Amino acid sequence: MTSRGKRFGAPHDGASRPTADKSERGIPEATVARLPVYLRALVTLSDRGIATCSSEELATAAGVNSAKLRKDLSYLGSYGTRGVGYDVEYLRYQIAREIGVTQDWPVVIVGIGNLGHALANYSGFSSRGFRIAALLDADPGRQGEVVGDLPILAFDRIEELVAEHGVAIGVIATPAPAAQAVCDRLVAAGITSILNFAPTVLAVPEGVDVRKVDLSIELQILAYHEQRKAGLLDRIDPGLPDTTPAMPGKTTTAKAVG
Ligand SMILES: NC(=O)c1ccc[n+]([C@@H]2O[C@H](COP(=O)([O-])OP(=O)(O)OC[C@H]3O[C@@H](n4cnc5c(N)ncnc54)[C@H](O)[C@@H]3O)[C@@H](O)[C@H]2O)c1
Repeated sequence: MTSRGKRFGAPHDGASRPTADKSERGIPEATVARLPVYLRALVTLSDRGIATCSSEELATAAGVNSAKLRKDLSYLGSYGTRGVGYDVEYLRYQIAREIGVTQDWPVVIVGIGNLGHALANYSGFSSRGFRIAALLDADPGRQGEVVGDLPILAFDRIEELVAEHGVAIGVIATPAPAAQAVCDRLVAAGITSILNFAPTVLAVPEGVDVRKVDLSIELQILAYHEQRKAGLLDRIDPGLPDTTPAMPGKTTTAKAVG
C-alpha cells in the first residue's frame, strides 16, 4: 500500500522493497531484475529477423547461463518448444507484459543539467514504453530551453504535470544535496517510483520504490575485480609457463545481473 503524505520511513536505496525477495506474483526479485535484460536481448534478435531461438542462444545474448534463464522463464510459464526453442516475438510480448512495458509509462525528469540533457535526448526510453512527459528544473535560466522535443519547465509545476499526465515514475538528476527535497515533492505529488542518479540515499514512505544508478559504484566494482586479477598474476612465477586459471567470479566483459 502506498502511504502518500505519511512520514518517511527507513532509507531505501537500490532494489525495490528490500525486505521482500519475491514480487507480488511470486517471481523472485533477482528474476524480475533479469527480465529487462532478456527483453533487450529478444528485441535485438527480433530486429535481426530471428523468429525462434534456443535457451542457449538467448542466454548468450543476455549474458547469463542457460539453466538460470530457463528457470527464470519458467516463472512466466514459458518453457519453449522442445527442438524448436522459444518464439522470439511471443516471449518478447510475455516479458514486456510481465514488466508492464506493453503500456505507456509517462516519466518526468528533474534536473536538466549534463546528465538530464543526456537522458532527455536518449531515444531508447520511448522505444521501451517510457514516454518522457516533462523535463523540470529549478533554475529559471534553464527553463524554456527545448531538449529533445520538450521545453524545460519550472519544477514548481510538478503537481500539475503529474496529475495531467498520470505520471508514476520520476527520474532525479539533480545534485545530491537537492535530491531528498526533490524526492519528497515528487512523492507528495503522487509519484510512486523513483530512479535516482544523485549519489545519495533517499528516504521514502512505504509503497514508494527507489532504484539507484551509480556509475562510480559500478566502476569501483570493476576496479575490485581488476585488483584481484592483478593479485593473481603477481603470484604466478614469471619463469613458469602461464597457467593462469580462468578468472573466478561473476564479472565478465558484460555486466552480471542479479
Ligand atoms: N548516476 C550516475 O552514474 C551519474 C553520472 C553522472 C552524474 N550523476 C549525478 O547526477 C546528478 C546531476 O549531474 P549533472 O552533472 O547533470 O549536474 P548539473 O549540475 O549539470 O545539473 C543539475 C541540474 O539540477 C538542477 N537542480 C538543482 N537543484 C534542483 C532542485 N531542487 N529542483 C530541480 N532542479 C534542480 C540544476 O539547476 C541543474 O540544471 C548529480 O547528482 C551527479 O552526481 C550521476
